[in-house]
Amino acid sequence: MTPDISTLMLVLALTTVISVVGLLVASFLNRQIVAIRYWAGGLTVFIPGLLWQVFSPPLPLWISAVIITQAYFILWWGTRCYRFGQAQPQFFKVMLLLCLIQGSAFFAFQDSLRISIMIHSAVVVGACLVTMLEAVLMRLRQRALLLAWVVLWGAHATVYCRRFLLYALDPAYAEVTSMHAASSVEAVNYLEGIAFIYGFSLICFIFTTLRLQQALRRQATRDPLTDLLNRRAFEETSTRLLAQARRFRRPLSVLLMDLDRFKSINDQHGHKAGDLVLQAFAGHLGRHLRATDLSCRYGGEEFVVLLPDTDLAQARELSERVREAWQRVPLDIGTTNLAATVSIGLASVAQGDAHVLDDLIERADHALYRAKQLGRNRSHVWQEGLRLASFENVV
Ligand SMILES: Nc1nc2c(ncn2[C@@H]2O[C@H](COP(=O)(O)OP(=O)(O)OP(=O)(O)O)[C@@H](O)[C@H]2O)c(=O)[nH]1
Repeated sequence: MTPDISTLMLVLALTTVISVVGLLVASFLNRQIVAIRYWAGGLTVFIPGLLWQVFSPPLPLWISAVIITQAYFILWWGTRCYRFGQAQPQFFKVMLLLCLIQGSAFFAFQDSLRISIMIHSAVVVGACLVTMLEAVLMRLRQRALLLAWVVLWGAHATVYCRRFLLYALDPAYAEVTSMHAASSVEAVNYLEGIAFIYGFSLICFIFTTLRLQQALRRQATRDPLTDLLNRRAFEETSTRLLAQARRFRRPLSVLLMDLDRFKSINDQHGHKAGDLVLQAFAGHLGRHLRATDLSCRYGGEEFVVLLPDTDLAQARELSERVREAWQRVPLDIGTTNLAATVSIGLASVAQGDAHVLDDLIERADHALYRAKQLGRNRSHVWQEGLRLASFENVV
């Protein structure tokens, strides 16, 4: 028994309305997630397209095809925004362009339902493939979610591919003049469409929750100004790395860095300029460190770097590279260009009985204090007692 096409169209439209309401509420509650706005918007655009189908004729069917294919475009664009984590430019331009191209094609072939359906099916298959590809390019760690997305869009593409082939090759569909006349193939499409809309909105909710979790984790572990680790996250990871270094007798060093005369930068150029300098220094660190090193904004203008598998000599070398290069980094603060310097204190686990992270950092702090005393813009290694050695003297 083949279900009545008009009933299926209405059920699909109602399913879409229910999903749209859910997604609109979710997008209102999670305004920072741009993608869900597009997903909600895309599904919303399906509704007039589907209703148009229900009430045509007398309405021309080709307009419904244009509306529905735009809805797929918006869903893809939402997925793209999700991949990049922000709104993507040129949305309306691309949409207008596609609208014109597809609209012209549908308009030109409006007298042949067969050709119109073939074009529509081919566009949907293309949309499914690019939307699937976006998720693959995201390199999601949640394999099950990726699989669910690929299966959902893959099934949708398969159904439309079958539709395309039937209309292209099967003589039974060559002369059809209404969807009701081809109800056996159209019924499958509508039934799958209902499952697709439910599945799609469910996965959108999961994607949104995942992004919110990631944002929360980031907020809990990162300094918002520099995006380096915050102190708590740094201490948690460093404590583990220090224990491993001791257990496997591996070298490990710590650099404590403090920007010189930072107060005067703030006083002369303003707090905003000071913030830019802090961000520039964080970027500078990122360019000099390995992926396995940990860097953290430890306090106001103080930074700490933990270097696993790095002995004192290598740490010295790196410290000097960072310090030397920093004084040459041009800091473009509004209308002025200024140069800043940094003082660095070093300590290493190889230097005796620093058993806990606090001990190591305290030693690096003593060395840093000495570097400041000796005139700033220099690196200093912690040594027992007063035997503090300056290995670089820079004016
Ligand atoms: N712009 C900005 N300034 C900050 C921030 N956190 C701390 N500061 C400022 O950093 C300055 C630190 O000044 P001091 O501790 O006197 O040190 P300094 O001027 O760098 O001098 P030395 O360390 O002795 O070379 C203070 O003026 C703080 O207000 C921040 O997030 N943004």
